[in-house]
Amino acid sequence: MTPTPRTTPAHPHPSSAGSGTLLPSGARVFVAGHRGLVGSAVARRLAADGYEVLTRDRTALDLRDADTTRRWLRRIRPDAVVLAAAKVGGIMANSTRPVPFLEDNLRIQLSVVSGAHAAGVPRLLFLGSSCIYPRHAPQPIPEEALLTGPLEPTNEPYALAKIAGIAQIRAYREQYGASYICAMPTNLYGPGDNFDLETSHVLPALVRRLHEAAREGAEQVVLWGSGTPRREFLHVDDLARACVLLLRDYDGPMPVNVGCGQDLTVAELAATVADVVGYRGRIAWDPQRPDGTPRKLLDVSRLFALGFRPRIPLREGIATTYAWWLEASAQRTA
Ligand SMILES: NC(=O)C1=CN([C@@H]2O[C@H](COP(=O)(O)OP(=O)(O)OC[C@H]3O[C@@H](n4cnc5c(N)ncnc54)[C@H](OP(=O)(O)O)[C@@H]3O)[C@@H](O)[C@H]2O)C=CC1
Ligand SMILES: C[C@H]1O[C@H](OP(=O)(O)OP(=O)(O)OC[C@H]2O[C@@H](n3cnc4c(=O)[nH]c(N)nc43)[C@H](O)[C@@H]2O)[C@@H](O)[C@@H](O)C1=O
Repeated sequence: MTPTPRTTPAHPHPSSAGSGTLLPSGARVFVAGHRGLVGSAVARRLAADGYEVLTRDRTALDLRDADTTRRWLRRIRPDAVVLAAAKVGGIMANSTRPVPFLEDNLRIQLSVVSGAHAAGVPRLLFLGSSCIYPRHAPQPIPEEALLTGPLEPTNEPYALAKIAGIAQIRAYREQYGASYICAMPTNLYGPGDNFDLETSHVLPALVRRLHEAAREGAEQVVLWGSGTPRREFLHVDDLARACVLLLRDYDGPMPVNVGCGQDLTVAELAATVADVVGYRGRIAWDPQRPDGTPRKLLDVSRLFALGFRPRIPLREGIATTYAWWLEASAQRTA
């Protein structure tokens, strides 16, 4: 397991960092959403790179509450904020229960970004998602495709909230000259992912379904949709490296896509997962379940020009995520 991040309770701000880089060494960074897939990985990466990670549990700080969030940020006055707190879910959760995907995300973004500005936080990274791009965007999808066509209906409320977040960041840059930036990650996975079959994304769902099918000796497992949609998957530890790179080196108005530059069909993903978990039965498809967007491959030229390269190949990442989930499940039932 990767080491637990060093965390610090609220305390007065010692000084502004003020070296030549956009995220000076040892800077104090508030990671919003530190218990989630992305937030926990970013917190681990920052701590490993010598930054001081500040966190606050949701029970003590509901980020939808703008007053409390502003007070908290004024109290701790971090050097930077990573906004990785959000209402997140897979295709079924998004399409059947869209309200919190729109409302919670709008409220969290309003609270955290305006609160950070009010507290004089000089640097902020907002995490969007590749679903902000039009359903029929050119592939691979360049950042310039934003707002050039209709969205994918299965996650339109979530995507609109994220697009509002991008507009908010741009507005703070334009009106106040804030060094606030946006990253648009592709589909992510890794340790800490959500394995709940109704609310999760496809990769953890397939790990769990095919593991259970293998354990039960099932002859067939039925997965959602047609298996033909194409998706790009990035390990969350690679995403975390990209986030730290952007915080250190990037200060532009364009969102930056974060992906690995390669995609595969859901059927190909299922075959890889089946191989990892040892499932040898048949895989069937349920056309009553939605496919979602036909293809979502990000153009990662902008990020790669900054020097980023992913390090964790998909099969290896699936194997380590599977091992993490088996261990976490065993601990829960012990
Ligand atoms: N997962 C993916 O495939 C992708 C994710 N992203 C983006 O990355 C970001 C993080 O996603 P991910 O880590 O997967 O999501 P998770 O669901 O794993 O984590 C979300 C985090 O947000 C916290 N949170 C949610 N609502 C509140 C609230 N009202 N107050 C305080 N904290 C709250 C949760 O707290 P708690 O744990 O206490 O519930 C949790 O720690 C999101 O912005 C998402 O859009 C982008 C592309 C793909
Ligand atoms: C990251 C991104 O994630 C979401 O978009 P999505 O990529 O379409 O979501 P997904 O990972 O849940 O599904 C990908 C594909 O996989 C198929 N599929 C097969 N079998 C299972 C299955 O068992 N579970 C799930 N969830 N999907 C399955 C499924 O039918 C679909 O074709 C957005 O809502 C939004 O939140 C967002 O930004």
